[in-house]
Amino acid sequence: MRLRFTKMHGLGNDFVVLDGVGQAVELTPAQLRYLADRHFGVGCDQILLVEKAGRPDVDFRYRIFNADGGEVQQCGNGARCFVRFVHDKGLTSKREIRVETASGVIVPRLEADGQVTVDMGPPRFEPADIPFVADARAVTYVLDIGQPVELSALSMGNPHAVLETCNVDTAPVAEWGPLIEHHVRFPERVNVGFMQLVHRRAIKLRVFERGSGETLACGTGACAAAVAGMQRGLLEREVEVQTRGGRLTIRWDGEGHSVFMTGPAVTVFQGEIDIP
Ligand SMILES: N[C@@H](CCC[C@H](N)C(=O)O)C(=O)O
Repeated sequence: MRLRFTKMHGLGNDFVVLDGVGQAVELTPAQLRYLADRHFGVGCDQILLVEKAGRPDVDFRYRIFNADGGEVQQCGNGARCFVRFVHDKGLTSKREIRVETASGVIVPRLEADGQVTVDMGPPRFEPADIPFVADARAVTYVLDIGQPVELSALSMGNPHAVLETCNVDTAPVAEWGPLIEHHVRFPERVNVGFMQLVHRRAIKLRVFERGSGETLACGTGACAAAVAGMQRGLLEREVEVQTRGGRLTIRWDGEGHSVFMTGPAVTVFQGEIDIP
């Protein structure tokens, strides 16, 4: 099967984006892993598949697959690239787009300066909604990974654990990331964020992503870390999140409100690939 693709990134979190409107795309997990492979395929953290809307109240549907071939519910940097992609391909001229994802409708908007703001919907904290095994909802939990670690647990449509660290550069991302990702108390696994407080309006963040490993940036991870910091009383309502790939602005007005994420989306190149 030969497929046209576009390589994109949001702050270095990179994507192979497939137009499922203009071409038929049906890929097995092994074929998705091949596409994502940095040596044998194109190489990316996630694959995004843009499809026609499946219902009348949305403009498109988009699906997200991690580098390990697993389909997931949400992707913040991907949502910004999705908007850039449908505009560049002439699939829509709307600046504000309603898009169906596996975890509900999100509403990204292309700004005049080329940045994209995404209404990511409200965060969810009930353990069953994350999902996370706990007796009751709490601001932080203690998880045993051979030693006790304190973390926030929440859903941005996908599951996130957020730990506070005094220095992201020396945080044990590669060691603790997989232990927490696969911990029995996260039955669908989890994305693991390591957040360093810079001041009340800025944090530094590294994220070990479920199904992809550490990425240069994670949009939903940035939303989750900002919300966790606000819930802990450490942050104001709007914060700058400094990732290894660049900066995002996150705004959240509190429980029941949507999280808004603003940042760039970049097209790198386009091509065709034969998939065995
Ligand atoms: N990079 C993404 C998140 C992609 C999905 C995640 N790895 C998961 O498994 O939930 C982002 O920018 O949010």
